Amino acid sequence: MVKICCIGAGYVGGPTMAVIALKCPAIEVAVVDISKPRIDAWNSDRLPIYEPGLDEVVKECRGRNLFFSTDVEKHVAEADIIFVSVNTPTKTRGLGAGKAADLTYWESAARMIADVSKSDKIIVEKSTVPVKTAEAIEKILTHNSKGINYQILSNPEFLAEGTAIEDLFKPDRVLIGGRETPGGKKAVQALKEVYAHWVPEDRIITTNLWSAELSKLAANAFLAQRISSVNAISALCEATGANVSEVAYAVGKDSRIGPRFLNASVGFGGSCFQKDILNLVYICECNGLPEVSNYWKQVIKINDYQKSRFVNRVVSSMFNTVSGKKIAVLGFAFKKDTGDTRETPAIDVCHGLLGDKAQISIYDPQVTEDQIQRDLAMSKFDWDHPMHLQPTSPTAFKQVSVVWDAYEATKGAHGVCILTEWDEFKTLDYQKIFDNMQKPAFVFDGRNMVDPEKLREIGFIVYSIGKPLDAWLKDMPAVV
Ligand SMILES: NC(=O)c1ccc[n+]([C@@H]2O[C@H](COP(=O)([O-])OP(=O)(O)OC[C@H]3O[C@@H](n4cnc5c(N)ncnc54)[C@H](O)[C@@H]3O)[C@@H](O)[C@H]2O)c1
Ligand SMILES: O=c1ccn([C@@H]2O[C@H](COP(=O)(O)OP(=O)(O)O[C@H]3O[C@H](CO)[C@@H](O)[C@H](O)[C@H]3O)[C@@H](O)[C@H]2O)c(=O)[nH]1
Repeated sequence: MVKICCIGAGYVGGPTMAVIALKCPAIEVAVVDISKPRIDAWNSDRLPIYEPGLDEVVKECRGRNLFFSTDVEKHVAEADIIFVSVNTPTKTRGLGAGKAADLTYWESAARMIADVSKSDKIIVEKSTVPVKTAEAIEKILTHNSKGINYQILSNPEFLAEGTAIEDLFKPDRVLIGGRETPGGKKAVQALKEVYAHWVPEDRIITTNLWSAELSKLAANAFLAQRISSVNAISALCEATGANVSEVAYAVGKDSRIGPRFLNASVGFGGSCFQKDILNLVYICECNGLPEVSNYWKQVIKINDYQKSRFVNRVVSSMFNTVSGKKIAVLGFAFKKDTGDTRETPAIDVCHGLLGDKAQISIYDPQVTEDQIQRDLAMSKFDWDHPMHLQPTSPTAFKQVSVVWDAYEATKGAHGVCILTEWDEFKTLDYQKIFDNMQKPAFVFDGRNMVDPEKLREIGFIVYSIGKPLDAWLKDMPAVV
């Protein structure tokens, strides 16, 4: 029986391995992690991550050919194929701080593999890593090899949160990069055979190692660039009276452009886009390509601009101050159908509002109060370290309350900010919300979720990203 072990039981390791176990009943899959609470949760009825369809997949295979364990060394030693899906945060100190990937966790996983291995292994990079990481890993392993043969493959993951199971069941492509040596080719074939259990062969792409590593960074940069492009246009729409939804629809009808990933928003979030672009920027700088690195940096600058533009709209609309005013925040996760808050634009928006002394009441159907308080207290990039190594937050923000109902959050509020596109926000009783708010009552829709005309009929002053502005908003000082 082929044995697979995955180091890292997070948003990637957990779902990807569960799907491999489901689709390949003859393969034994062990998912290991240094975090005991995480492994305990994977072994419980309340999984550590919320992802539609995940519970069913885990329930079907857990205990059959899918195991979650903290006994990292045992499972690594026994495995034929080892996926490494550990954190690759942005460095916060030293060379490349604020841009380069911190490979501490990857390196310690590689050293541990070298220490405990007694048989040949295929090592698979599942984490997103800088180009040429495989070369560094090879060096660590071969210097400690004890005659063991290691083949390193790059097999980046393209799943998106909220649709992870769907994406894993029907991936647009599976990418496998390997050495062009006989040993490398054999390893690529072995991994290809795993995916071939359910992925059509023409969707399994094989490349050299560096192309696979770079393709992951490039794909995320292209996706994020589309969002920053439409968000940049949204600012111009507000200035001119054009409507960003109409513009995006017209632009996306061009089959060379396509309709997806053109939703203007308060900004993109999530654990990947910013981190991976910063990583790309750093690699370009290191390779003497400042023009290329500046090009990609701009994608992040526009994203930051979009978030601060949103906060400025809120504050300037409400007589240039939100001091002491209750602002309801609907949605804190970085997108719908996930409880993940890593790099969510809600953090920046809340910081902006708190800076202007607002009282914030937050409702999100999947995010706990503890998580929100931790997120607001955490320094930039600290979130991307294993949970037990993150600093504990000293004190909670007293100006922030977290409630379990949108009506409670909006009661007595001056304004409502919609920051995540949860479906339930479309069908709220906005008349009831209006009746219970201070007047004038404002809605700032960061996800273009609500029909602004219907809300205006109720009496709200409405701001929707990139849509024609209310007379009220036009009269307020310019927002930059
Ligand atoms: N989240 C996504 O949607 C996504 C998608 C594609 C790629 N990625 C990439 O995949 C990697 C993992 O991302 P994630 O979202 O799963 O992160 P995560 O924080 O959810 O999970 C990483 C896990 O690795 C564990 N870990 C760290 N060092 C370890 C070690 N030495 N031994 C054992 N366990 C260790 C941590 O405890 C943690 O549980 C990152 O490189 C990320 O960029 C993420
Ligand atoms: O038109 C759009 C599409 C997305 N977003 C925002 O962009 C962010 C990222 O969304 P999405 O890409 O759907 O989720 P992620 O889970 O971050 O997935 C991205 O990052 C993963 C980690 O690398 C990759 O594997 C995926 O392919 C890539 O889509 C979220 O805040 C979305 O709200 C928009 O604002 N407008």
